[in-house]
Amino acid sequence: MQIKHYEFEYGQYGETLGVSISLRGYHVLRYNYISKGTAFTMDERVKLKLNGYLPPRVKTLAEQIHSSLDIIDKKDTDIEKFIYIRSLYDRNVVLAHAVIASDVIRFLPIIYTPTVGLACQLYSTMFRKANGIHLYPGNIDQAEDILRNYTAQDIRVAVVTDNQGILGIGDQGAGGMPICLGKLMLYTQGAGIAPWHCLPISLDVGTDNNTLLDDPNYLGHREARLTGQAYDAFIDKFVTAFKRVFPNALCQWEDFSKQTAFDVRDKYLDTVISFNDDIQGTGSIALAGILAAMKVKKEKMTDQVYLIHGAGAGGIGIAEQIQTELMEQGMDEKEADARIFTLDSRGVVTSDRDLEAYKIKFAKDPEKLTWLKKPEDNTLVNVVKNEKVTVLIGTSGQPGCFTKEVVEAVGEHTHRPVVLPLSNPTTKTEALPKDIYEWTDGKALVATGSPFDPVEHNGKSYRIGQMNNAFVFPGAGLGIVASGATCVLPVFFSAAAHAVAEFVNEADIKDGILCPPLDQLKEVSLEVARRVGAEAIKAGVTRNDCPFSTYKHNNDLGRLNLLIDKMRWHPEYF
Ligand SMILES: NC(=O)c1ccc[n+]([C@@H]2O[C@H](COP(=O)([O-])OP(=O)(O)OC[C@H]3O[C@@H](n4cnc5c(N)ncnc54)[C@H](O)[C@@H]3O)[C@@H](O)[C@H]2O)c1
Ligand SMILES: O=C(O)C[C@H](O)C(=O)O
Ligand SMILES: [Mn+2]
Repeated sequence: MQIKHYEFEYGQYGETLGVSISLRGYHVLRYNYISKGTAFTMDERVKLKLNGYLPPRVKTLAEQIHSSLDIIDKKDTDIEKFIYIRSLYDRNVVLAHAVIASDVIRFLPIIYTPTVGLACQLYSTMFRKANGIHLYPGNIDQAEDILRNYTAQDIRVAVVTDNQGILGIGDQGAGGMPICLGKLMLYTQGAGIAPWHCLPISLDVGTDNNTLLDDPNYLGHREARLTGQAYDAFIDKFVTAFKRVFPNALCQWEDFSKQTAFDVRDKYLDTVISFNDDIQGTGSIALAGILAAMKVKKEKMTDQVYLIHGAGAGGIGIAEQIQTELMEQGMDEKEADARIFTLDSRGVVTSDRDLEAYKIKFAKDPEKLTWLKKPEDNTLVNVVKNEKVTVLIGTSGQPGCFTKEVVEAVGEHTHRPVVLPLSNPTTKTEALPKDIYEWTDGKALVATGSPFDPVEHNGKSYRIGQMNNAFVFPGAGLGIVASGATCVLPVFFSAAAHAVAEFVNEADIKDGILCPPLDQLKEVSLEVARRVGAEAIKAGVTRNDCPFSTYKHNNDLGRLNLLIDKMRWHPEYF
């Protein structure tokens, strides 16, 4: 029995770059990457010596999906559904992914945001089976061996978290692992990167979350978080080991907190093939939505004034991406900066404060904010009113902070205010879409980070676009891996944004909807992969071939696209 890799030119089953696995008997059923459970045919049962280890009935994949859906229907809560799908994944990855693919719109909110947030919070009590790699101060010195010996997998993408900035719910100690698992499930659903090429990694450097430290069930490293040099040394050891073991794999930094996200990303840009999803993926999806909003408004991005509430990883990533686009559209850096306001818990970020490095770039000269006379003036609503904000973006994780007054104030400067409460999970959203519609009489252009039900307005139902980096990272990852990109360039995320924006169709533009529906995740990811791969080739940062395939692209775009197609795995039995 072999794990098949579907990317080769000469026959899907001819060649493998991974390790062939020869299992027989009961072990076959124990191995989730190859087990078909009751779908093993009689022939396979004979060949694999499974006789007697399965009940006599042979089911098709379609029948298995059907019975799994029946079971899921009977579960009362989303977290129970999450547990069922995860345990199905632990038994049979094809079936788990086929179930999800059977209804992506229904299952993404279960395997990903928002349910995954609860799964992080309940990680220690819910723990059933180990998945992925846990590095902590007690074992980081053996990181290289641990990575090497984990399994003989051909790893293409790792999602790595230090657990400090999980969604908008903060430090989750060892509990961030489900985020890595969820992101990787999207790599498979969207980009078709097969599960055995994916590696979730938790860097458990301790936690400052007292609830976890006091919890007798807590499974993580029960110490305060490493900081300063000790933290830096830990990350350094990880990066060194990762680079040695997986020199060609992509490392996606996920849910680091603002204190470390920028430094870690920048420090290792040239060491590992890496990007930070919260900074760059979020910047890209926000730009995609803004580009779509301009089509609705029939205005230019250079005509807008942007306010980003939450000057952290996501917020500054969005500011950077907007700035790049404004410059692309002809503004110089100063003009572009003048249109972008960033806010943190102390109000609009100004240069007279003692600022963290990542906030400096978008800090405003307080002299130019003539309305800001005393600290009490520095409120969200005052910035909106005085700076005539037209695009309001939320990445602060502060639920409800986009009040009626704030949203109405945006509406004073534009006939179609753009309001984007991007904080996740659902409990952290800055405003509910139905309220924003009501407050603006349906004029606002709304998209959210977490999924929301459609909103009824004037007898019509409007889908709420989910502006989540899920539309970006799977395709970007595939484009990077397939092109053999040796580094990740900012331009990849601009290209991805334009690709996503083009998927917002005319009917949606007419209805003021800013993101494609999630059931187009595969199509969007494919196009993102092609554009990102093309940018890598254009910039001359590829190895001229894909390190994961004997099929060459040799920097030829047609062949790159063919390679991308061939690399995409689909949850089917072979
Ligand atoms: N939709 C998406 O694709 C997406 C992507 C990334 C992050 N997010 C969401 O954005 C939120 C922030 O994530 P992050 O990774 O940027 O976190 P972060 O910790 O890096 O940044 C949060 C920022 O919010 C600011 N903040 C805190 N309280 C505030 C207040 N009362 N008023 C104004 N600002 C305040 C903080 O100063 C910080 O700068 C989370 O809820 C996360 O789920 C969404
Ligand atoms: O995980 C998500 O849903 C998006 C984003 O990466 C976040 O941290 O909120
Ligand atoms: Mn994230």
